[in-house]
Amino acid sequence: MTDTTRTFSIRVPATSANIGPGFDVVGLSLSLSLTLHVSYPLNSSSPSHVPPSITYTGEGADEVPLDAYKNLTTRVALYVLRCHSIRSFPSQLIIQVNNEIPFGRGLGSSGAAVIAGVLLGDQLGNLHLPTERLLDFALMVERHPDNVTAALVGGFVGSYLKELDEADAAAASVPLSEVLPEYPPDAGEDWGLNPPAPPLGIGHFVRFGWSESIKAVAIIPRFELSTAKAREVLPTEYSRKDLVFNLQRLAVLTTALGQNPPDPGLIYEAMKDRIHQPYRKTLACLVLFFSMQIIPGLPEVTSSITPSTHPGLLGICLSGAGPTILALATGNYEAIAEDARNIFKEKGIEVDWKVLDIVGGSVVQ
Ligand SMILES: Nc1ncnc2c1ncn2[C@@H]1O[C@H](COP(=O)(O)OP(=O)(O)OP(=O)(O)O)[C@@H](O)[C@H]1O
Ligand SMILES: N[C@@H](CCO)C(=O)O
Repeated sequence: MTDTTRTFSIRVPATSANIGPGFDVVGLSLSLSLTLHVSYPLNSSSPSHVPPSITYTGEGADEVPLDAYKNLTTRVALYVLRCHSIRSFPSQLIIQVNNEIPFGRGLGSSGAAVIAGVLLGDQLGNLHLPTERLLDFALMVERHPDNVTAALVGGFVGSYLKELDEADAAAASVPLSEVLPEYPPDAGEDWGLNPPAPPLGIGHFVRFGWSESIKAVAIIPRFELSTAKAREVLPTEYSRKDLVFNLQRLAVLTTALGQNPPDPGLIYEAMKDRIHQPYRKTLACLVLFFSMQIIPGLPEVTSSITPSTHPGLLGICLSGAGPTILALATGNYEAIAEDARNIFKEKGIEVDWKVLDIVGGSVVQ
C-alpha cells in the first residue's frame, strides 16, 4: 500500500494574564508564537508501531523533553486522545516545534504548550471538538483560565470557571498526575484505565474591545520564575478594601482599553493591583537574592515610568506571574523600554524587550 502523508501546523500565541487587577480573570494574546509542524502517514505500511519523533528549536530548546511521553504538549494531546478511547499516537508521527515564547517569564509559555497539545489531540483523533470543549480539556491541565482562554480564542478576553456540582467538582479536581500520567512508552497497550474526562462547560469567556492604537512593550528579565512558586506566595484571604480596589479598577479597565483614543489618566490608575503584584515583587527579590544577584528594580520601574514622564504610556503591570513587566502604550515604546532597562541595569538585572501586537487566537492549518 502507498503511504499518504497528512501534514498540518498549529500556531498558538503568547499571552499576558491579569493586566494588573484582573488576577486569574483577563488575558491578552501577543505576537510571539509556539508553532508545531506535524506529519504522519495515513496508511502506514510499517509492520511495527514507530513512536513519535519530536524536534524543537527556539526558546526552551535546551530544557524541553523530546520524549513524547514526558513533553507537556504531547502528554496533553495523549490525554485528549485517551479520553476518546484512542490509546496511542499514530505510528511514525513527526512533530517539529519552533517556540518564540520564553519559559517561566509570565508570557504564557505553559498555557500555549497546553493549548497546542489540546489542538494536536483534536487533530490526531479527528475529533472536531468545539472551542468550549477544547477549553474544558485545557482547564483540566492549567487550572486558571486567563492564559489558556486568550491563547485559544485570541484578543483581550475575560473568563470565569463555572461553579460545578459535587460530582463534576470531584471530576475536575483530580490530581494533575492522574490527568497527565507519564505513559510508559514500552508498556504496549496495557496502560490501565483511561484518564478522567473533564466535566462539560467548565470555562466561559467573553472578548472585550481593544483599541488598535495600543501595543504591549514586554520587558523581560533574564531569569525564570515558575508560576507555581509565584502562586504559593499569595495570601488565601484578602480584605474587603483590597478586593473593592481591584474590582473597581477591573470594571473600568475592560472598557477603557477598547476606547479610541485610550485615556491614559483613566487606564494608568485602572491597571493598579492589590491582589498579586505586591506579594510577587517581594518574591522576585527573593529569587534574585538567593541566586546571589542584587535586588531588582520592579517598584522603581512601576513608579518612575508614568504617562507624564513618558507620553504615550497607558499603564504598567506584571505580566502573568512575572517576572516580565508589561507596559501598554500608544507610542514612545523604545524610550519606555530603554528607561525600564536602565532601572533594572542599575540593580544588576539584564532584560530584553520587545514591542508586541495584540493578535488573534490559535490557528490550525
Ligand atoms: N513549548 C513547550 N513545550 C513543553 N513544555 C513547555 C513549553 N512551554 C512551557 N513549557 C513548560 O512550562 C514551564 C513554564 O511554565 P510556567 O507556568 O511556570 O511559566 P509561564 O507559563 O511561562 O508563565 P505564566 O504562566 O506566568 O504566563 C516550563 O518550564 C516548561 O516545563
Ligand atoms: N493568573 C495567573 C497567570 C499565570 O500566568 C497568575 O497570575 O498566577
